[in-house]
Amino acid sequence: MSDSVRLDQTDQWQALRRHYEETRDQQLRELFAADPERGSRYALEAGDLYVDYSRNRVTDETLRLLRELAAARGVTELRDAMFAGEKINFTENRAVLHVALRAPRTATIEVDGENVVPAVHEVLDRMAQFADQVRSGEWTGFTGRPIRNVVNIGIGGSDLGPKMAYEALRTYSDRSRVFRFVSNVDGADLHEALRDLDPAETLFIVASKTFTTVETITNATSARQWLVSGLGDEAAVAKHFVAVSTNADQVAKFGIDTANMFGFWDWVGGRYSFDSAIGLSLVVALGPERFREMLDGFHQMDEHFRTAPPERNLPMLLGLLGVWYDDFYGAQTYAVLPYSHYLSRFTDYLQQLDMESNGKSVDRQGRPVEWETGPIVWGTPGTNGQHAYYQLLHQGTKLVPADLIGFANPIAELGDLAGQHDLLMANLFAQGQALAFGKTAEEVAAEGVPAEQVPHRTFRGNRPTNTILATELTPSVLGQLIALYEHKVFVQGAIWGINSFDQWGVELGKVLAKKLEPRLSGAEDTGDLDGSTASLVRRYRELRGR
Ligand SMILES: O=P(O)(O)OC[C@H]1O[C@H](O)[C@H](O)[C@@H](O)[C@@H]1O
Repeated sequence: MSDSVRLDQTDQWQALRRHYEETRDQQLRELFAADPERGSRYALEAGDLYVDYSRNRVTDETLRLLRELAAARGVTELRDAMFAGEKINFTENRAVLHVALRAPRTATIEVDGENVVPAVHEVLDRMAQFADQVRSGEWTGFTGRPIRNVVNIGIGGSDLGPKMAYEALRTYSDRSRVFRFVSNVDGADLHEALRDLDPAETLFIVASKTFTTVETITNATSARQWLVSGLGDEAAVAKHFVAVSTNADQVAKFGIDTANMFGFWDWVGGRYSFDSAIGLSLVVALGPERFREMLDGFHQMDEHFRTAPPERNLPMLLGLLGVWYDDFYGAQTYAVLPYSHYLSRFTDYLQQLDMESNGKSVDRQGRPVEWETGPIVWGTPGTNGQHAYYQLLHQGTKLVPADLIGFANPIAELGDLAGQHDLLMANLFAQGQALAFGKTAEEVAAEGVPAEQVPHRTFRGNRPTNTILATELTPSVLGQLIALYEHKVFVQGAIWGINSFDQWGVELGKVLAKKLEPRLSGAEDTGDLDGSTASLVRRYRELRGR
């Protein structure tokens, strides 16, 4: 495989290093002055997304060298292997086929010689049928009342996707019903979700790929107790609990009839799963048609990623720009700043997508990497952050590349009262402008600012952003956006030579928590623990009066 040579020993990497040393101090102001067309030349369109990447510290030469690196690292070959159903998640011996979840009915995608597309559509059809039954009131609770509340119980990939997409698309949702998402093993989460609900009208969707995740099983157990005690009959479970999982045995063991189970497959990673049956709560909220529009949006971006040449390939471009800042400029983080309140959960979702995929420190050959891998992803919707942490973005010592995301049309059921949308978007454009071009000391002084204040009021600028624009936040556009980031993360993992598809790093804490639990209750001794943990556990017991 082309990544058997260490990344930092490739000619392309060395060439980029030299290029970085030569260009590191170049200024966006100068780049724009030298090329009046830059703003329109450095823009790409894919599907409904328009991306302006002109405010990056790159030239044609940088982009060419980055594309050469991608070619040398076999990014397109790995992409083709993914689309072909090869087991590129080699530590778990699994294919990586979330793209099959949104493939059209007529497509053929094989895993171990079997076309998986018919099974995908069979589940989608069952989900649609079930959602229609709930939405029409035909599916009733145990006492014959229609379902008014839907509570998704899941965590990680079985929670963040549906929760984010429900928030993003709530104007398309059935407003007569309540949708809640419970994830945390802290009982407060479930308590707050259920405290004002009537069990006779409440449906639980227990979503877990493995159906062994302790948080989810514990919350589902509590929810079942709440339901049975509310309705006074174990038999009520059948009408109020459905499951989404790859593990039918565990679902049956938990006591959910597998006739009420919606399946998916081991080739769907948790963080890539919300367009599988994990999106069942979303299908109930939006209706099957809207959900399919979202899948079509994903598919559009998949096709773009699969077929567009590297120089016009959006996920490739964003991935390469990320590598440029992460590995050469040493940026530790990047911010995703959606100027849409409906995208309030978007960054939470991206954190799992990106950080669980690329938070790795050995390459595919098991050798420690000598280069930076996945960045820290963070951010909140604009304009809120502007009044909180943007100070650091503008004048701090750290370089924080950012993606600004905005939409031409508001989705406001109330109408655009007071013209708020132009104000919102003016802020988005202004932030990109201020970050890129800053304000020089001369400009500050020319405004009559006293000399001693000038340094404090100067903005160095030269801080990179991408601006992502679309007409409106529709289900399809959301699908396109998510797929864009999925494939961007893929490109970066391929360049770094890591396995972006496993997540062994989450295991150790789970195992240790299981061992510690009996020690917290005092059932087991703390003698074998390290000094710090032992004293914390003893203090905890004291505080709890044990
Ligand atoms: O869907 P589940 O099997 O319950 O897993 C839920 C989540 O927990 C795990 O610890 C993984 O880190 C995630 O990738 C996964 O999405």
